[in-house]
Amino acid sequence: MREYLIKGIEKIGVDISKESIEKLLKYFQILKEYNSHTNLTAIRDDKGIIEKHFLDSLLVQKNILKYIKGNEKAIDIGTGAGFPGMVLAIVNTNIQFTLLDSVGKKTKFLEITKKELSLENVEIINDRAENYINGNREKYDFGFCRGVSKLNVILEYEIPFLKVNGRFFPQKLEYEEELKEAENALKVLNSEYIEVYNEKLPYSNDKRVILNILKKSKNDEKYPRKNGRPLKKPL
Ligand SMILES: C[S@@+](CC[C@H](N)C(=O)[O-])C[C@H]1O[C@@H](n2cnc3c(N)ncnc32)[C@H](O)[C@@H]1O
Repeated sequence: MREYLIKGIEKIGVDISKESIEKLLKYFQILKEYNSHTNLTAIRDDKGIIEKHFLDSLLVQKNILKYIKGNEKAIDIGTGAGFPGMVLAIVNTNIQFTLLDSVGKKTKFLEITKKELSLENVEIINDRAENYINGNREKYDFGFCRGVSKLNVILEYEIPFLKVNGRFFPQKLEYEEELKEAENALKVLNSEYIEVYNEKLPYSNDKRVILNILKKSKNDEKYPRKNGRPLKKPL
């Protein structure tokens, strides 16, 4: 899988150090082994895991590079088995990452991976976004989120964690409809849609999009609402 990953990285056109590539490959091995006894991802074939998880996360890397100065704080909400957050943490050792997920078996796997790879820039939190916000409001420069829910829901999870002028980069398969539905959420959360990055996975050419959303001013502390409200009754 080494060649498949390296070729994919070349096709995307993103610069990844040799050391990070070794860590990505080790992460891939740990994930495969763990997934053989504990269900973390439905994608089980090697090439599928590399392309749909690892390379997909690196599409984000390509598009956020221009915003990285070093020493930023980033949060990935609903990170699951670590996508995109763990991949981004491996390739950006100068950014402090919080990987958040409400499911204990996923955060346990992430703890093992963090230890095996000696990742000092990663903290793993087993909690829901609606609870973890206490004490962590407006602390992060970058927010990430893939596959958790529709845009109007994840905006409410993510934006309150961001500093003013922080950016949220959600990944989607398509976005027009969701963006329209999220008009009110953007307004209520004092945020603005800036642009979209239209990407393709490097081997299958499947379409992927990454949105760039800017937080413009502070949020009312009532967001995110508790008791599953963001999902049950989106803004
Ligand atoms: C479909 S998985 C996606 C995982 C990963 N981001 C990926 O793309 O492979 C969604 C994850 O979001 C987590 N999740 C959903 N709502 C959440 C919330 N409010 N707070 C924290 N985690 C949440 C779930 O536990 C699950 O692991």
